[in-house]
Amino acid sequence: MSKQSRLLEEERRKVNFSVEELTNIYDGGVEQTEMKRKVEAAIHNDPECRCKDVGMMTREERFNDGMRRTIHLNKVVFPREGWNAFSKELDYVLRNIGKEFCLGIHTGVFLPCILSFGSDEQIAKWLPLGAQLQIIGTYAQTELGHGTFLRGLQTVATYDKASQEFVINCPEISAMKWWPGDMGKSANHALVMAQVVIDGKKYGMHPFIVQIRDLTTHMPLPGITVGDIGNKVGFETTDNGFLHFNKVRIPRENLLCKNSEVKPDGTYVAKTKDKMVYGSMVRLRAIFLEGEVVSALGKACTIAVRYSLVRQQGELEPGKPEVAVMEYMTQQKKLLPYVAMTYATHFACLKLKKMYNIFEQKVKEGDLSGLPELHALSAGMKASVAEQCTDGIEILRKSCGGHGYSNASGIPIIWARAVAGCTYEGENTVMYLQCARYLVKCYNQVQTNRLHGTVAYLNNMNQSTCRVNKANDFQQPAVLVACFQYRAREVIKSVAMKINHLTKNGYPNHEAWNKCSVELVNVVKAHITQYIVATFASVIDELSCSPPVKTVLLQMCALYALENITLYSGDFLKVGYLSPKQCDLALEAELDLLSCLRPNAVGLVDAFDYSDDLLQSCIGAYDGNVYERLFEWAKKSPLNKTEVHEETYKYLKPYLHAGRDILEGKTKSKL
Ligand SMILES: CCCCCCCCCCCCCCCCCCCCCCCC(=O)SCCNC(=O)CCNC(=O)[C@H](O)C(C)(C)COP(=O)(O)OP(=O)(O)OC[C@H]1O[C@@H](n2cnc3c(N)ncnc32)[C@H](O)[C@@H]1OP(=O)(O)O
Ligand SMILES: Cc1cc2nc3c(=O)[nH]c(=O)nc-3n(C[C@H](O)[C@H](O)[C@H](O)COP(=O)(O)OP(=O)(O)OC[C@H]3O[C@@H](n4cnc5c(N)ncnc54)[C@H](O)[C@@H]3O)c2cc1C
Repeated sequence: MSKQSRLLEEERRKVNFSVEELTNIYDGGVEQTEMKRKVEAAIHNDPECRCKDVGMMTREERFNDGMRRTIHLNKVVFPREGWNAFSKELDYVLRNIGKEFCLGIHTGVFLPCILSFGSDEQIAKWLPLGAQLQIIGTYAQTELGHGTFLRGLQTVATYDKASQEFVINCPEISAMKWWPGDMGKSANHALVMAQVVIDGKKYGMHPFIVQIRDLTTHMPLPGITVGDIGNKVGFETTDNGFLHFNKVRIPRENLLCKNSEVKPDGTYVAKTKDKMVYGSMVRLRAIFLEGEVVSALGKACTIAVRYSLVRQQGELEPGKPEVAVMEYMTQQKKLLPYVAMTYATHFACLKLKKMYNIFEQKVKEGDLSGLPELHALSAGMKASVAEQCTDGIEILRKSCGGHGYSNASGIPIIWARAVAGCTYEGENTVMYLQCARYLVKCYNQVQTNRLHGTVAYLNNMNQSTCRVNKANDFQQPAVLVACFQYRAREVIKSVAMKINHLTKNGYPNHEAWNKCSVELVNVVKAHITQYIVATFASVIDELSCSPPVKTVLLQMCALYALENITLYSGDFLKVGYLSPKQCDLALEAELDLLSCLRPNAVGLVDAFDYSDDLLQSCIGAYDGNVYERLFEWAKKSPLNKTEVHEETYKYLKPYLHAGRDILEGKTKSKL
């Protein structure tokens, strides 16, 4: 056993709570952990499914291998295990195949869109085909010229009454669809968002099913130009694509018509709120965060914490043996708040998912009243959680020093995929501002109406100050929740008053809004952090678990909150809730917590339960055997295939020979 493995074993002996119990809580119950492990075993024990070491593969190799694994899953594993695209196991399939799969947009977006936009008849036609990969679809909304401002989309679907067809057309280059996943090379159908035009009148964005490639040859159909958009920061196994329509005709029935319909004679019939066409985005914002972004942070934490416990460098006490870098307070401050963030954002995301599921159920009963709140919360959470987690991953990467910069650590690859979450499903700033719009409206209503749900805390607008007078008081969840609620409602109040002041002084609404938008983004950060802290505190409050696990979860909650108080102390001071002395106490409380948590560090990340296969990291594996893994990995570099690289002979040979001749005294150096 290596010295590093021994160090990690010693660390595990220090952990004072049951890691398995914490895993069960994190997963949402013992049964969930069991299901997760069953799926994990089915995938792990199948050599065709296991993750490959992707750190040295080209994009094409990763795409090809991703497709091979996806098809193996579909053809062999799903039937063998009795799973399908809608099974309750799908989340765990996703978790356990790592991120190296293809057809994610087909499975995760195209198929659910058919369900949410299609009539019963359309669902019966398209869904079985899609679920069995007999058609492969993409979600084609974003264009070269527009992604955010959907009312500005330029692809048009003009209704032709005579033939009862829609003519799909891109009137200029900026109207070309750009970015849709699985579209570049895989899809033969697309769910295309296009502006409906009937008799010259525009009816806004609507979803259509359009066949884009031939089902025999896979060649683009007439009028279609389609391909891959090229290499990106991450998402190597996804063929994000471009798609241009030149007057492509499709039958009237291909307008997915659950929400609105065009009759044969061209009569337009709206059946529900027009914003339901944005429903697929709300769904994705509410459900993808945990699996794509929080789990990425959890993996990065696992790697960085394990590595910091075995990486020994420098003396803490002069003349004494070198210490693990985790012993440095600065290192604990870099790592442990992100472990806490993983727990905090994980529980908040689970709550958001539940809220979405309840909303979906109510929609079936015709009740859409929850949409504005859900839209605001999912937009705010998507922006804030994606930003916090991906910033965290970068800090964790740097905390691993030189090895953090190598793909061998796994962290660059984890970050490259996760950071896309700040852009897709609505660019973050734009999402912050959507949530801000709702919060300002709520603030303006609170004068006359009582608020409910996630904004109920705005009902109490009384002035007060925090009572804390010693660092230890900051460990209490109620104290922390009160801090965040006070800060959030005061910053909302302040910016709402500024907007009202500007409009009273003659600024049009849109100008007042734009002038305040920097503060509005901060308002949403305050609101969402408040939501995360309050959710975490209430989850812990409702838990029945062993005292050591409860203690460590309370410490996680306090650490997440205190890190945010220290980061945003300006806000807490400005709104007058904390004094400078209390800000010092908050920092003191945070530093005390770091020392308390230090012996439990490895247990806290082991509880996330990421296998070595999923981490794909030489420095973060369970056994801590860092250096041997790094050396084995480096040997696999494609540049090491031959002892002397071909390019050396091609370019460097004359220089080498000149040097040899000089050193052997055959010629003289000219300088
Ligand atoms: C089958 C076998 C398979 C075998 C095995 C397979 C294994 C593989 C398994 C894979 C499984 C699945 C894996 C999934 C993995 C997923 C990873 C993630 C991948 C990335 C996907 C990315 C997809 C995309 O990015 S799609 C494009 C997204 N685009 C956007 O989000 C655009 C953003 N823009 C907007 O949302 C809007 O335009 C907006 C909101 C910015 C402005 O809209 P608009 O101008 O119309 O509104 P406003 O004037 O601002 O507001 C008016 C009013 O409307 C309210 N409102 C706005 N939006 C919404 C909404 N969405 N819902 C409700 N209400 C809304 C707004 O608040 C205003 O209300 P008021 O009351 O008037 O204030
Ligand atoms: C990995 C990945 C996968 C994707 N998959 C898909 C897919 O499957 N299907 C699909 O249709 N699309 C997909 N997209 C596209 C994605 O949804 C858009 O790129 C995203 O919505 C952002 O839009 P944009 O590119 O137009 O950004 P822009 O809006 O051009 O953003 C540029 C800048 O302008 C700012 N800005 C824009 N509008 C405002 C405003 N109103 N107020 C303040 N600031 C503003 C933004 O904050 C940003 O700083 C994907 C993108 C990526 C990166």
